[in-house]
Amino acid sequence: MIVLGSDHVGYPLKEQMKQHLQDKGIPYVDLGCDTTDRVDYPVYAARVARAVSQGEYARGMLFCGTGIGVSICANRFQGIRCVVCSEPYSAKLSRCHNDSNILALGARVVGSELAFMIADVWLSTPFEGGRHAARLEMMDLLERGKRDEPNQR
Ligand SMILES: O=C(CO)[C@H](O)[C@H](O)[C@H](O)COP(=O)(O)O
Repeated sequence: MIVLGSDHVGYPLKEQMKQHLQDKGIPYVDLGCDTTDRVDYPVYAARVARAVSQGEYARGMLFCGTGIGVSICANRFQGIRCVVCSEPYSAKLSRCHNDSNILALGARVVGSELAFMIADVWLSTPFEGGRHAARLEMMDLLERGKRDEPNQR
């Protein structure tokens, strides 16, 4: 189950992505918005990021004009690794190396077919662990205020 959210600019692409996920048998929960009337993206990015941060869902997707605003907001939450992707390679490596848990897409940047391709790669790629896990731990320590700067291994 993945959790979805968008602002008004990302709403149409989110609706298309919902149909794509449904066609692939991937369950989702949509936390809004449900309109193309102007709203504020932090409201919806926070809903998704909080749900993932608190462990209610393992993965989320956010949509806005560029994907940047929602990702900046989402990454304010503990344990969130939200990435903005506009092609599949970065989406793949964000999973392999960074264990990204929220994918942000820009509706003014990518069309629906490319968005579907990015999402398919992102949803199907596992985290590699190993040395990459050690680097995530470095960042977790930073996030928890346990380090002023990471120590080189
Ligand atoms: O695209 C964005 C920049 O990150 C934002 O996430 C919003 O989608 C955009 O700022 C909304 O713009 P509007 O002029 O308020 O419609």
